[in-house]
Order: sequence, then structure tokens, then C-alpha cells
Amino acid sequence: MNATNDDLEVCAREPIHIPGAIQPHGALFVLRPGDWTVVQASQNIADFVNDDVRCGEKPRALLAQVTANIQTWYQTPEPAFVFTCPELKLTGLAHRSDGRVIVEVEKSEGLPLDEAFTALRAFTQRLGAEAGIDRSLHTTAEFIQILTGFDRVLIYRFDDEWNGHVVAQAGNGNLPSYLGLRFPASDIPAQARALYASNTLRIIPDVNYRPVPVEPTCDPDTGKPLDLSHSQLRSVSPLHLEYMKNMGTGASMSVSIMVEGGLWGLISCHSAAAHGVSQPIRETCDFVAQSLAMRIGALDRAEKAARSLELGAVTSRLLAIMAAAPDWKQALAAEPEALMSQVGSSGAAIIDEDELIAVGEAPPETDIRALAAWLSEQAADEYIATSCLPSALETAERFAAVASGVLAIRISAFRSQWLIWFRPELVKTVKWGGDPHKHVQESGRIHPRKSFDAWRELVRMQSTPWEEAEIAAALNLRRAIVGIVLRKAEELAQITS
Ligand SMILES: CCC1=C(C)C2=CC3=N/C(=C\c4[nH]c(/C=C5\NC(=O)C(C)=C5CC)c(C)c4CCC(=O)O)C(CCC(=O)O)=C3CCN2C1=O
Repeated sequence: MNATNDDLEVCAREPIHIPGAIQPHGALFVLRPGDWTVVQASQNIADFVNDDVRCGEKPRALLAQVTANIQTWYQTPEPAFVFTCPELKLTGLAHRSDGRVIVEVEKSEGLPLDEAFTALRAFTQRLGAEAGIDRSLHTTAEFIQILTGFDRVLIYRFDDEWNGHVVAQAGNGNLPSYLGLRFPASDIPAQARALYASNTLRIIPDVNYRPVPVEPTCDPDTGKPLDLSHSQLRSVSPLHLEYMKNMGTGASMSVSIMVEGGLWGLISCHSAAAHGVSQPIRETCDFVAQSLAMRIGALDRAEKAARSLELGAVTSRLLAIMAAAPDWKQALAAEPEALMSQVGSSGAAIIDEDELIAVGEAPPETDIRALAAWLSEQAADEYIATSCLPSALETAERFAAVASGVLAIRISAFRSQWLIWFRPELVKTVKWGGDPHKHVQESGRIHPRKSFDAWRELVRMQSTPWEEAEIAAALNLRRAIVGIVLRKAEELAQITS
């Protein structure tokens, strides 16, 4: 039976940050600052630190020295403390959580730091030499695949609705290609995305792992469950483990790509069989993701600046034309190409009460008037922009071919005075990784879909989305027109007074 949106909502509320267990490729204990006593520990702690850590006691022997160093760190503003314990062949990480210090340890292995640095330097040189974003994404996927040895590395980009698009890929052929496929937002629900914006690297070395409980389950003083939001060993949602098995992956690692403080996408790594990656290599991958994010941010800013400059030139031309004309509406209508290129549209209309002027590819007059009436009912002071008008105004289906996209600026708050740009429908076929609507409801809970084969969807009644720079250009023109209208009104008032 297909799951409903409510089921997906329940899934998006799963408290993944307090699983009460960790993955077995490391061990964890919790210190109470002040007396530095161990208040909780994972059931496998002795496998990593012998008998040096016991609940209710201070860490002993080698871990006593580690704890002393943690106490020194605890007095600093540093968010985390990375340490090694060569005698026990351990690397570790300490971080604060709910007034406690969570200490996680793993076996030391893998890439020495100088080799990691050499690899990083080679990568940043290659990245700097890449001209555009596509090559930067592919260079990153190729580098991470070689560095980590995962079978497949994807660059997964979120769109405005949090659906994901695989925009770059590198692999050794052991796993199917997902390049170009899209995945629904529900595959990575909101609470997971929020977690990944702060905890930027997660690894699941073996999808068939048996979770290791943390004991006692709740903090003995506060009774609160242990918050593993910033942990590296956190046991992950059983739902996601099922998803990975359905996808035929035995191990995964995800690294968040944070651009301008927002989750732009993920570097998502998979292997068919269990596959681990050492702490130094993981740190290197996190740094690579940060380097890529800075590159994406710089390229995005440069692209927006160039687009703003291009549109600014058109705005200046239109302002000059309106300033020299007795009527701004007729002036704009006399320059249809400039008016339409102001925001990259294929048609436009100017409505001022009964007066209507249309240029380029525009709906019939009656439909434009009905659209203006609908726009006037919307709670928008300055503008309304949509790339899918029929989803908001059903009657717009009949002119979707020429106006699926609408960008409308309100000239007057008191009368029906609008400047509207139109964009045509862009019919496209979207390839999903499996049927995005096919989540299965079984035995009282939702299950991830089992097929990720390309599933094609014909997308209708949508135009190319309006860019930030285009909306900004529309608002620049609006400010000029409102200024002209106000000046005309003042002149008229002076004449008639
Ligand atoms: C091929 C493109 C691709 C997709 C679509 C994808 C999905 C993905 N889902 C992730 C996480 C989760 N999904 C879900 C839930 C669902 N996944 C589903 O398919 C469905 C129906 C649900 C229930 C809403 C949950 C709870 C989590 C949080 C797991 C955790 O960190 O504890 C995660 C993050 C897992 C991680 O970072 O460890 C991913 C990344 C892996 N990945 C991909 O590479």
C-alpha cells in the first residue's frame, strides 16, 4: 500500500539524534565536567580502552592523561578536541553536549597527515584550475573516489523544494550510475538535513552493523537521553539502513556542502560491500567539501553579478526612455524587446485599470485581465513571482503554453496597475531514482521504495524559474515607475490646486 504524506511526516519526526546507541567501529564515553567522572559509556568501551573507563569512576591509566588534556580543552572556546593515544593505537574526538563531554575513540589507521596534506594540495590546485562549476563538481567526485576508495561518489545538489539531483559522479563500475537522476525530498527528511548542516560528515562503514547500546540509556543526573547530534559514531535511522540495503549499498559516507551557511548538497559515497575510511581521510574529505563550497559560492556570486550587470544596462535604457516620454506605459510598450529582456521573458503586459497593453507572447486580453484581478487579491506589496502559475490559479491552465511563469510588479496599492512578464511552459522529462511517490506502508510503518531504476515523469505547466537577479531587476524598474507615477500625481495636484 502506498504511504501518504502523513506517513512521510511521521518519518520526518523520527528523533534520529537520540538513538541510544552507536555504530561498532568505535566506542564512546561521557564525562561530567567538574569531577570528570564517567556517567555513560557504550557497551563495547572495553574493546577499545581495556579497563580504563568505568561508569561512576574517573578514567584511569592512559585515559587519565587523555582526560587531563580534555579538561584543558574544555576551558577553551574550541568546539571540539581531536586527540590520539598511540599506546592504545586510538584516535579520538571530544565535544560538548547538554553540559557533558562526549568522548569517541576509533582505532588509528590509514593515511598519515603529511600524505593527506599532499593530496589536498593537489586537489586544491586542480580545483582552482577548473573554469566552471560542472568541472569543479566532477573534479571533486573523482578526487574523493580515489582518496577514499568508495565504489561510487556522487555530488548531490538540493533544489528549492529539497529534492535532490545527482549532478556529478565518479565510480569504479561496481555500482550503477545515478548521474542525472533526481530523488524526492522525503529521501533525506528535514530533521536529517538540519542535523547535516551542523554535523557535516557521517559514515556508515557497514550497513549490516549491530547497534551498540550506550549505558545507562539516560544521564543518571538529568534523566535525559544522550544527544548524539554532533557525534561521529551515532547509530543511524533503521529506515535509512533499509533504504541503503534497497539501494544495494553496503557502506556510505556523506559530507555536507555548506554554501553561504546553507546546505547546498552532499558529497555522497557508496560501496557495494562494507567499507571504512580512517579519521585523517575523513578530515581531508571534510576539508575538500569546504574548498568546493567556497568555489561554488564564488562562482555563484560571479554569475549573479554578471547577470545583474547585464540586466542593469537594460534597466538604465528603459529609465532613459521613460524619463523622456509623456507616458511611461507607451514608452515601455514602444520598446518591447528591451522590456522583455529586463527579466528574460518572452512576453509582457501593462495594466492600468481599463488600459491594457501587451507585447510579445502574452495570453489573450480577457485572461490577462482575470490574472490582474487575481494578482490584486494576493497579499503582495511589491511583486509576485511563480514558475508554475497553474498550480496557484487553475484557470491559468488554458494559457500555460505562453505563461506558466509570471513575474508581476504592483505599481499602485490603490488601483489595478501592474507590469507583468510572462515565460512559456517548458515541457521536460525528469528522471527520478525510482518512483518518488512509491513509499510502502507495511506492518504499521513506512518503508523506503525498493527500486531506484530511472523513473520518468513528464513535467508540464512549469517555466524556467525566475532568478534572484531577474526579480531584483524587476524591482529596480518598479521603483523608477512608482517614482514617475508619484511625480506625475504631484504635478497634477499642483496644476489643479
Ligand atoms: C542516490 C542519491 C542519494 C539519496 C537519495 C540519499 C539519501 C539519504 N538519506 C539519508 C538519511 C535519511 N533518510 C531518512 C528517511 C527516509 N528515507 C527514505 O527513503 C524514506 C521514505 C524515509 C522516511 C521519510 C532518514 C530518517 C535519514 C537520516 C538517517 C540518519 O542520519 O540517522 C542520507 C544521509 C545518510 C548519512 O549522511 O549518513 C542520505 C544520503 C545518501 N543518499 C544518496 O546518495
